[in-house]
Amino acid sequence: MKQLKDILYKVTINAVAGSTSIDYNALHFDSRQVSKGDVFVAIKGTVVDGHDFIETAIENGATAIVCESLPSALKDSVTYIEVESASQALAFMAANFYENPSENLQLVGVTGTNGKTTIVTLLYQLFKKAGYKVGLLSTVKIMVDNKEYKATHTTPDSLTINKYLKLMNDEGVEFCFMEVSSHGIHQHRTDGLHFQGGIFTNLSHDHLDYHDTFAEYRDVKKVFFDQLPKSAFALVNIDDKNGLVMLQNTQAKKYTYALKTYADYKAQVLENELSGLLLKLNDSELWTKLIGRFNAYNVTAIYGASELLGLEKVEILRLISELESVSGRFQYFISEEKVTAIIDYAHTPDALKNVLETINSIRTNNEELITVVGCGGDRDKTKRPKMGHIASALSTKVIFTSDNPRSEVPETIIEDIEKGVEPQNFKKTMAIVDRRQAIKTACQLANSNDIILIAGKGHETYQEVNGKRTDFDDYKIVEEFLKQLQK
Ligand SMILES: CC(=O)N[C@H]1[C@@H](OP(=O)(O)OP(=O)(O)OC[C@H]2O[C@@H](n3ccc(=O)[nH]c3=O)[C@H](O)[C@@H]2O)O[C@H](CO)[C@@H](O)[C@@H]1O[C@H](C)C(=O)N[C@@H](C)C(=O)N[C@H](CCC(=O)O)C(=O)O
Ligand SMILES: Nc1ncnc2c1ncn2[C@@H]1O[C@H](COP(=O)(O)OP(=O)(O)OP(=O)(O)O)[C@@H](O)[C@H]1O
Ligand SMILES: N[C@H](CCC[C@H](N)C(=O)O)C(=O)O
Ligand SMILES: [Mg+2]
Repeated sequence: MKQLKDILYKVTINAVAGSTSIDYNALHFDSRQVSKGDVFVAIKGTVVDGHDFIETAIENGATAIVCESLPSALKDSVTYIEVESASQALAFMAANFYENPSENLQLVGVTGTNGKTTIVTLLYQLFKKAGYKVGLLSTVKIMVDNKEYKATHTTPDSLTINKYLKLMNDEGVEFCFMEVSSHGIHQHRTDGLHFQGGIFTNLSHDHLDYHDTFAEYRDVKKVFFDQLPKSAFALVNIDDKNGLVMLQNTQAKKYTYALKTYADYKAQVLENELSGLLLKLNDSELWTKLIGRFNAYNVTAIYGASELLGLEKVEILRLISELESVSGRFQYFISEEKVTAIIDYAHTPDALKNVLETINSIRTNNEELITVVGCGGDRDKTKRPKMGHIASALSTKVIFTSDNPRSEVPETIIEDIEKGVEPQNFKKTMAIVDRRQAIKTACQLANSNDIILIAGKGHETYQEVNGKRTDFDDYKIVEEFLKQLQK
């Protein structure tokens, strides 16, 4: 068994009390999981401070403590290690503990406000189709080649990431695609990982509850690129004004993609239909089942990354045309009454705007576009009026409803959303707190050829109210009501 000193490799240590030449069992950052002989890493969180649980961890059997400030009274039987950053230390220790699994596969991280899940899932699909064993760490699920695991975060904690990467090593996985969220970067969840590539999608309003300013949110994303090694590639969307910012200080090889400006990977939308997109990508034409201009960006990023990872151009084009849409991302069906229902995970102002603009560019304008949308509780409040404005300006009818109110009062969230509705659009809107009722009403209002957009929850199969999750699936519910109303 490895000793404590072995997993401290690369950790910036300020002080040590006790011996690091000791055996240990497991590594934990939650005192409640600690048992005899474990190492406890005390992390300052957003709610509590892990340092307050050092005593409990020792009572539970911890024989080593990693922390940012040593407790005033030290126990002889325990080794204390004072580090600069406990969450960063945890990331390096987790990587060492699992024997640096990221070095044994080609790991690509995707960051940006929107498009991460779409890109990593499609890259996973594409490399599977190309015959490789592939891993995926995403908001929707974790895949160790064909084996599926439940995802709890977009970017899990560093112990969890390394645990799955190790499983991928054991399974012979050659490529892994992972989402890198701004929370993940800020909390050092991805430190200590060896990336072969990084992709930047775009930056727009989100998480301004967690990051104080937009500039801070941007700079956190940039840290991911600053940390990429020379051997990696950095592929960024330069139609986004922050694309070049990401490249400013990176050592990685720099590549760009765009629809509007000259770039290494340049696409042009030739056709944009409900059945898919026809693109000109560099010199080739390419058909994809993915819908909407924003997906032209995603496809271009996928094309670029696949080429940078060594696949042949012709093969990439063929495989892209076979890709299926990602669960809850512009997923749609047409009922027997010819009502189109679209389920989309748009939960930011920019995503909602893109999806509505896409629908408006496809529809003939004789139909109604009925949008059902809400905003999450305990999340960025400033995006609520913006989403209210966008939904009401770009739809013909809007039903504001609940989307995971969490600990907040649902009516208050809806009031925040309504603050963004301009007077001329108010008549188009109504509020129905119960999401199921809201979807039902949308179905009752819809006539043949009308379009219903249900935004915000995408693949989610629950509604979270006061910390309790109950089953809820937008797709199934709208399908059920449209069938019922047909009879
Ligand atoms: C705001 C946030 O990101 N919180 C994450 C953070 O928790 P925290 O800072 O609140 O932790 P805390 O409760 O203050 O506890 C601090 C430390 O004390 C420890 N503790 C606590 C209690 C105790 O009895 N003993 C003990 O040791 C905790 O284990 C922790 O290490 O660290 C935890 C462990 O890694 C995460 O599970 C938790 O994610 C929460 C559940 C969460 O909702 N996160 C969301 C916002 C999130 O991370 N989202 C991003 C992406 C979103 C996007 O892209 O749109 C994601 O990557 O999923
Ligand atoms: N490249 C893109 N640009 C803008 N909007 C996009 C793009 N790709 C997808 N979207 C929109 O954003 C929504 C979320 O997409 P996706 O799940 O891929 O993003 P994400 O970055 O993984 O989000 P999260 O931060 O929740 O993990 C989609 O349902 C779609 O409405
Ligand atoms: N990763 C995002 C997802 C938001 C999805 C939306 N349905 C909500 O619950 O707010 C978050 O945790 O902020
Ligand atoms: Mg995601």
